[in-house]
Amino acid sequence: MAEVIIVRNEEEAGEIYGRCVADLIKAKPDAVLGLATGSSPLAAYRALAKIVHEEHIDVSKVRGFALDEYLGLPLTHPESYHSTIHRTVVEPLGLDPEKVHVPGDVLNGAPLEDGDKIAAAGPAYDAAIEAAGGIDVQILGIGTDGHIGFNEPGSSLASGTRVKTLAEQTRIDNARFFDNDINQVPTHCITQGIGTVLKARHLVLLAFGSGKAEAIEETVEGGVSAFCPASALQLHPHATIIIDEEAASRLRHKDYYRYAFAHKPAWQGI
Ligand SMILES: N[C@@H]1[C@@H](O)[C@H](O)[C@@H](COP(=O)(O)O)O[C@@H]1O
Repeated sequence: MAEVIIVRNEEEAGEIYGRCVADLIKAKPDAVLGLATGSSPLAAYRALAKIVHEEHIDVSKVRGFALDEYLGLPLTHPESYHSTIHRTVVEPLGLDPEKVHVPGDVLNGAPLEDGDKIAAAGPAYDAAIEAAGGIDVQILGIGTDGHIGFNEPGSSLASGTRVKTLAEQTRIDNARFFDNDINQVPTHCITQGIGTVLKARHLVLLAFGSGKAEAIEETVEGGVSAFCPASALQLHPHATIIIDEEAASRLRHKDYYRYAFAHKPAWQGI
């Protein structure tokens, strides 16, 4: 069972993540952070940046690996995850851009037809994560269909980084970043696999709002199933799920989660 923490709002969730990662970097200056795009982690990145600046934490050695990237977008496209990660994480935190990697970096807009290049990029990315000693803390959002990274329903729970076809629901959800025009949303992506995600030492999944309530119910209290990729977190020995009341609204055991967190010894951290 993952630990479920129910918070008042995104800021409170962000502070919990920020404190956890700031302490990690103090103890391990070359920590490896797993990074995610989407709106859910933004308050967490802001909270971490605030602590880093206030406490003068040296982040020059911190390394990062993002979860996923669209296929076919040049790195310079404002909605490429390369651009997004640099804008929302690398710059505000003051990380060394050379130490932060996004799965599509080597592809830089290569077309889907460029099979050899694209097929090699996934295993090379997993090898790079391994060579870095593995990810210490992986932050995750969740799609309304339960996807993590871009692992859509049906993804193998043992998958490594590879190319996937985006679900239509995901393209609809993400059209807001592309002038609300679904035709501009790429059809394919390269994403860390669920097996890759499960290798990180600590997973922190954030979800807010009623739109995520069903996906959170399936993730936390449903069976482990490829049809809700986030349910794979139930297999991880150290997963923390931080959600607001709306995202928690369908959980049956809310009272227990609240009770357990309120009575947790401080030394355990998250
Ligand atoms: N690939 C990303 C996911 O990593 C993210 O979790 C999801 C939810 O985004 P949001 O947090 O904006 O709801 O969006 C995209 O599909």
